[in-house]
Amino acid sequence: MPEAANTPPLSAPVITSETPGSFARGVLDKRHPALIQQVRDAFPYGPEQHQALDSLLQEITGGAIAPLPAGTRDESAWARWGQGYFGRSWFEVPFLWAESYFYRRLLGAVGYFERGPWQGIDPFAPFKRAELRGSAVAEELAALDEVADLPLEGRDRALLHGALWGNRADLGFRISSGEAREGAGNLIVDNSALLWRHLGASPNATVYLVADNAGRELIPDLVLIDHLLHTGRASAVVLHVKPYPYYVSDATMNDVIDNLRRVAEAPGRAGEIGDRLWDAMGSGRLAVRAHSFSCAPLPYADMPEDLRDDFARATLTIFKGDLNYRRLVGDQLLPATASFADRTSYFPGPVVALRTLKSDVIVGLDAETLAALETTGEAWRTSGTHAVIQGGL
Ligand SMILES: O=P(O)(O)OC[C@H]1O[C@](O)(CO)[C@@H](O)[C@@H]1O
Repeated sequence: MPEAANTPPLSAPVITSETPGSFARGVLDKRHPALIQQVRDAFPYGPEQHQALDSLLQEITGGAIAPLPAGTRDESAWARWGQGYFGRSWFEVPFLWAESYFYRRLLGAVGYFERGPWQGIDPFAPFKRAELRGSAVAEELAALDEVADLPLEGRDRALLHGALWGNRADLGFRISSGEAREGAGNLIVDNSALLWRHLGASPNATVYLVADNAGRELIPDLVLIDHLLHTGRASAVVLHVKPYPYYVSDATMNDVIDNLRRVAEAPGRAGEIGDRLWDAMGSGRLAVRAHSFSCAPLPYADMPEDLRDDFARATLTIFKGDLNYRRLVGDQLLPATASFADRTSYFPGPVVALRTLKSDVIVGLDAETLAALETTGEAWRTSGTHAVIQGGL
């Protein structure tokens, strides 16, 4: 098994999809082919795109990993990141790398990067759009009227939890689970008191939020951002999104615009929040970045200098979601009781992860919690029913 590169002290095997029946294997041999079909069905693609999708499907289910075509804009970056992987089976290379490269190749197959009519057409847009127009978003926006009447502590909790559990609703997850699970969920680590204390003790805080999914996750993220700005907990917020469509529903700048517009056009408190956020973008108190590393198949321990310098300016960085968590602590078979603070000690500032568990990686559990979870017999690591608010503060 490959060893982790620049990751912090504790070394552990990097996750691959080699083991039949493993979670990672299921993503590669079931979820990815199903996604190709969904994308194919969602657009009136021409023969060129259909052929490219056919050969991608063939490659991921039995072929060897091919490099990007010569002359592609990011060919050299992927040649570097994929050194030693091309020509091998998709299952035996790191899971994180294989998933990221799959999304890059899927976009390539539908002509997203090439000059032509399909350039810049987000293959996941129909799914994102449907979610944005759906009744769940409308209900969640309407519920903000009630949240507004809560005392500050209640609003803090409601809006932080809204952003946390919004992560459960991602569209990629629904490809294999049928539907994102609803319900109360289990918060197995809750460092939220530390988060609020840290912000309370930091005047003129600049909060960074590294976004995950658009729609039912990004909307509560935006609402939380407004709450931080409106209550003075933050004087500025920087929102990191993906430079191109990724992991199905990950938020891009187009999604920020669509989601913000959706909030601003809603009646009641939601509309007020949307207007304030719109103004915050205009005044620069809310800035958006789309760094290329956000779609890199690497852990944050390997982030480039300019991104490290950017995060170093944050009073607090909030990482959303499962994939960001994997990249933050390392996509490795780590002991669940390993320290979150140690695993994130390389990060140039205080971090908090808001994540529902949708893959095998987890650290920072106490032995008792872990033992109790293991006795349930549930797939608690991957079902999206459990969550953490975990801080390296
Ligand atoms: O949207 P999130 O929370 O990052 O979850 C995406 C997750 O979906 C998967 O792609 C498959 O479960 C995981 O590998 C990934 O961590």
